[in-house]
Amino acid sequence: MVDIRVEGIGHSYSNDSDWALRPFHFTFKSGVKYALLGPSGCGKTTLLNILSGLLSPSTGKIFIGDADVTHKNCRHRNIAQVFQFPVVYESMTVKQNLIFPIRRTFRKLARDRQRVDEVIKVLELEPFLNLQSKSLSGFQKQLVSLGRALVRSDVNGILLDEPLTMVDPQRKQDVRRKIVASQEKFPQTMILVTHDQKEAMSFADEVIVLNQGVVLQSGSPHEIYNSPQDPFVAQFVGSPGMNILNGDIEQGNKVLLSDSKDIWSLSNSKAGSDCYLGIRPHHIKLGHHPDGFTIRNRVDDVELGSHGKAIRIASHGIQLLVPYDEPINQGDSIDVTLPFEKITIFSKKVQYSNLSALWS
Ligand SMILES: Nc1ncnc2c1ncn2[C@@H]1O[C@H](COP(=O)(O)OP(=O)(O)OP(=O)(O)O)[C@@H](O)[C@H]1O
Repeated sequence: MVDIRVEGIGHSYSNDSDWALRPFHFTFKSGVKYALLGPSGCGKTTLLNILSGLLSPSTGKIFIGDADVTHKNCRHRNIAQVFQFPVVYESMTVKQNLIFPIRRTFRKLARDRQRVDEVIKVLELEPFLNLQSKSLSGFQKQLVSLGRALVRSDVNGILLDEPLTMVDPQRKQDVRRKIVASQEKFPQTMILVTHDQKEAMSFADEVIVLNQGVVLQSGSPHEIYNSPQDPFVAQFVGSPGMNILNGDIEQGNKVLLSDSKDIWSLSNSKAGSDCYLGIRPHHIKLGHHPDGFTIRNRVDDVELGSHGKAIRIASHGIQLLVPYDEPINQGDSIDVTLPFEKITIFSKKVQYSNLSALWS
């Protein structure tokens, strides 16, 4: 197994000033699970198609191991792809579908037969083996598609293009679990495309966040969540995402929240003028506390979420999470405190992960 390396890869469907994917460098390490995460139109599929050879990049090079494959087509890259819509031969049985990708060697090599058996086991396909594929449900067909990619021991990577889109919501977790289990069994490089941050964070060893054709950050789910390098990443990841407030850091190290009279003091700021202040909803405390900024304002909206009550206050549209039984209703006036140590400042030049050391 080898790494897949992109050097200055970028793509424009029309001209160079209109990048669908801005040039970037990256190495997909062998045997690692990646997620390409971003909103619709950010360039995920463009990148995936460049990797698979379906699309020729406007600029840059792709290497599989030491081989430059930039101008090689799909067949010469040995990369398997699982699409949104399952690709199976409907007239064949499940077993015939699984054997098909290795049909030339299957009868000859015991190890290929063994691999097919292992794929069947890890994807729990035994009950369906002799069924015609056209009689399968959508999620079963998608498992067969995945199985067809996994049976080949020689692939350099498996690209998964939003494979759960057509799967029933109640089955998604099951399919995701089987994808992860199959990667543990056959440690191949997997690259999952998704716009669902929960899916990316629960699947990947490394998440690559894109927006408007730009790769903004890559890192472990823990790094992406806890040390976002960009306000978009901070806001896109999390449920709800990080609150991002407009601010200015002025001479004299004052932080001014835009459109308000709130002025907060910094003891040692090196940031430029414009900045964003970020804070995760679950870090905001109810009531007044001396270790942070307290804002008093009206509750704009209350929504029950999976982790508690999500409260939005009118001031700056700040969202916070409180326990379900907290007696707060729309229209109430409440104090909320943003603890200094939990605030991240994003500036154009400098990013502070924690303000407590800077606060006077
Ligand atoms: N064949 C094409 N011709 C022209 N523009 C295209 C083409 N395919 C994609 N684009 C544009 O390139 C940009 C990136 O598209 P891409 O499909 O890679 O994004 P994506 O993140 O995969 O989005 P989605 O999640 O909606 O599939 C978008 O602005 C899109 O409109």
